[in-house]
Amino acid sequence: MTATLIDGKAFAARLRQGIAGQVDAMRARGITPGLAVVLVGEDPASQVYVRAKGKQTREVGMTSFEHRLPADTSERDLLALIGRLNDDPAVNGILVQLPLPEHMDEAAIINAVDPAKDVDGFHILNVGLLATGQKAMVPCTPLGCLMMLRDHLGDLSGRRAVVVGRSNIVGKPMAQLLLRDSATVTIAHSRTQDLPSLCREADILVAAVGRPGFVKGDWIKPGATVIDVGINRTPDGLVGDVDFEAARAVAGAITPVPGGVGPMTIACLLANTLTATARKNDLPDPEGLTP
Ligand SMILES: NC(=O)C1=CN([C@@H]2O[C@H](COP(=O)(O)OP(=O)(O)OC[C@H]3O[C@@H](n4cnc5c(N)ncnc54)[C@H](OP(=O)(O)O)[C@@H]3O)[C@@H](O)[C@H]2O)C=CC1
Ligand SMILES: Nc1nc(=O)c2c([nH]1)NC[C@@H]1CN(c3ccc(C(=O)N[C@@H](CCC(=O)O)C(=O)O)cc3)C=[N+]21
Ligand SMILES: [Mg+2]
Repeated sequence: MTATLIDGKAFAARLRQGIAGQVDAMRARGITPGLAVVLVGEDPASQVYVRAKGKQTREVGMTSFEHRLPADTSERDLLALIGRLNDDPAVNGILVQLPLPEHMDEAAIINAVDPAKDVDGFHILNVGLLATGQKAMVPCTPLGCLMMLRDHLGDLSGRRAVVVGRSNIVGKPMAQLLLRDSATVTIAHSRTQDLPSLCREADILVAAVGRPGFVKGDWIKPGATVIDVGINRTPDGLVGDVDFEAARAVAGAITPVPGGVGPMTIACLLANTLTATARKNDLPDPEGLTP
């Protein structure tokens, strides 16, 4: 038996279609959602993402604002731009592309974004709201993973989940979302002992490590659902954090790289922009786009 492929690319396309319909309905009432993306520096991978985000923002009928700043921009100038975007009524969502250049205080920048416009869900207020089960802006990558898991598995309650990676942008919020859905969650990291045995207990295995093919086929419980968040550029092309060919022979279902989590991340960014716009205008949260 080989694993079912969870087609994130197709899932994301359906999600965007639903979002486009809701944007049309908002525009009929005179509201056009706007997303501002800020890119500091010339990192080639970041430029690819920012271009894809701008294109898809326009395709669903939202306004895209793009700000490209040189790598040597001062923190003060970046904070001033964020201040202007916070005050701009045409901007409903703000994303500052990470990583930022070395000389910037990443936390200070993230926490300068108006939490109501923080479509990345990285602001400490949103982190705290998520952790305490209150209405938050939820980080896009974990939100996309959750949508695929629910779609494939239905109810997640009582399932054993292992999240490999504890970053603020993927691992930790992923664990929070799984916990909210009543999974039994373990977070693993570089100091975890006997990671292969731990992974073998997982009904749901999420890999967010940043090392090509790190999770081996024999770490996977037969029939498990495997979500591969990793994006690694290698001489053989773009690969995930899971040894895909070995894993698909054991797993019940798996997300491919490319075409899995990545496209869902961008679709969820648009979903969060729609949610932020709805909340700003005292409209109910859009159906199916919040956890
Ligand atoms: N598809 C998408 O939309 C997105 C993909 N990504 C990709 O996901 C991956 C992870 O991203 P991100 O969370 O930002 O990465 P970070 O580098 O911030 O975090 C990596 C995590 O992996 C852990 N780790 C590293 N080595 C090991 C090891 N040998 N054993 C166990 N754990 C280990 C680290 O542990 P420790 O904390 O102990 O150092 C850390 O918690 C990357 O490939 C990134 O490109 C990221 C965001 C979005
Ligand atoms: N503030 C901020 N928010 C982010 O959400 C954010 C960020 N900074 N910095 C970088 C990471 C990474 N990330 C990806 C988004 C889409 C794909 C994606 O669409 N990937 C395609 C392949 C595209 C390619 O060729 O690279 C796929 O997996 O099929 C990948 C990675 C968002 N991130
Ligand atoms: Mg990181």
